[in-house]
Amino acid sequence: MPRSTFAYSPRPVSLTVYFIGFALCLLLACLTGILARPTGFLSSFWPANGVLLGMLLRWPELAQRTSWLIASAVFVLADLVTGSSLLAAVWLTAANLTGVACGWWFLQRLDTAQLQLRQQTSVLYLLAGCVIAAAGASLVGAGAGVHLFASHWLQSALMWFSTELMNFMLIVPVILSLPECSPRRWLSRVESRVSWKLLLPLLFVLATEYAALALGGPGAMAFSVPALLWCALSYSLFTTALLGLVVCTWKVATLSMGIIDFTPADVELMVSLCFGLTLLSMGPLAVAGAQLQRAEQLQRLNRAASHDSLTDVLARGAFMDQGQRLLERLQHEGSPVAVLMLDLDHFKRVNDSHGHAAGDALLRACAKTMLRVSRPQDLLGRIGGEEFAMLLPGVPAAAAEQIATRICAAVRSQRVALRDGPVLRATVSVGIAWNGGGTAQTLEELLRRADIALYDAKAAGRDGWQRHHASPARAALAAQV
Ligand SMILES: Nc1nc2c(ncn2[C@@H]2O[C@H](COP(=O)(O)OP(=O)(O)OP(=O)(O)O)[C@@H](O)[C@H]2O)c(=O)[nH]1
Repeated sequence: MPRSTFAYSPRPVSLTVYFIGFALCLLLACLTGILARPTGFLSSFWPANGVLLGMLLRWPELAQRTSWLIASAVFVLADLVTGSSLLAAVWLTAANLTGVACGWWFLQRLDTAQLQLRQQTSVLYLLAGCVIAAAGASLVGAGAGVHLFASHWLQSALMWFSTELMNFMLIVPVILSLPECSPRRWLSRVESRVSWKLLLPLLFVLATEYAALALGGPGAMAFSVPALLWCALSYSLFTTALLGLVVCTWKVATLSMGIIDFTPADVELMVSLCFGLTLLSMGPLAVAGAQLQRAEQLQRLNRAASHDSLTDVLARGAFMDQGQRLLERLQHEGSPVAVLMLDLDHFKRVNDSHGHAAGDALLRACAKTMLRVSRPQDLLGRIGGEEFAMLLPGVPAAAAEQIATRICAAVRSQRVALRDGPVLRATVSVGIAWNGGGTAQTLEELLRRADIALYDAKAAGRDGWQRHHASPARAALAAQV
């Protein structure tokens, strides 16, 4: 099955089913274009080329001979069944596929981030690819216009170029930005976010389109620009691209009803409209792409700030913040909680005998092991050099002891092979502080108790755990530490 360069791939299906789906999508796109075609002339809205180019870029493994053969057959068949002659069907298909091949040749060279429109220059590269695609289609297709529809070559070439450019620029981004999750998950995500506030940009688009229709005139084309930019700032890249497609198609549809005749008679108006809509679609796409890039950079920055760079578990500050918040929620619910202090045994010897880099490798491996044996809801942080802390929500005391036993066993059995030969082993000592949910304690207090228990575990010979039992004497000691 074709694999996507993007994170989301649909459930595995057989290759035949995949190609049938591919052919049906293309057929549907061809029929939409043919039905929108004015009698006796070419269609100004021809989505099939954009759909084909988008699919080949989105699922690169589709770009193989079988797909091109399927696409040729579907394009010719769609023309034939809707009344075109064989010559017209073959010529038009040759023009369409030449355009797609030219666009694919250029755009498939871009890296994934550019193709996903997540870079500042992505829209410009996309425009360049679509210009190349439209030029390829118009060079082959202009002759068809002359021969089949008796139009002038330059007029025909200009009409091919401008309509193809608009179609590619409107459709390819929708396919490239398709959500990287299953359609059902996407819908439920949208449903969970829907609110009146979020609907405002969409309502603004509707209002501006209504105003454009009511007032008309040359300026009406730009009425929806601020609304589409607001959408780009509020919605995902996919929703923005989809809205751009819908709004521009709507403009073509309303203008073709008596204002612009999509035939050689109105070639200048038509070319101007297509170029205008192409440029109109670029602004919101560029803004949505920049927003996405900024959000991803912020996410990376937040992660770098909250995670320890060596072990990739929570850094001390983030562990204290998140842990305290979690603890307050658990105490509010009256749930039990355990805090573990975990300290690697004789770690100094590792550094002294094998060097600091070997110590780092062992620290990384131990953190990974602790994460592996912990539960998804547990919080693990690196508190100091070779010292970690873990917060276990909702555990009875016995379960906390079992988890500590599991961690000790997992670290004990772990082996870290160094590049130059030696294999490192480690053991860990664990101190446990448990709170049954009856009394309020801060994370600082629980960590202090766990630290006292850790001290006991070290004194008891290491590679094991001890639990802190609160007693007046111990409480006084805890207060002093
Ligand atoms: N490689 C490496 N070593 C570190 C790092 N942070 C702290 N250490 C070392 O960890 C060692 C901790 O030593 P000690 O506090 O004496 O503890 P220990 O040798 O583990 O002995 P016990 O805790 O008593 O079992 C020191 O040698 C630190 O230099 C780090 O990020 N990387």
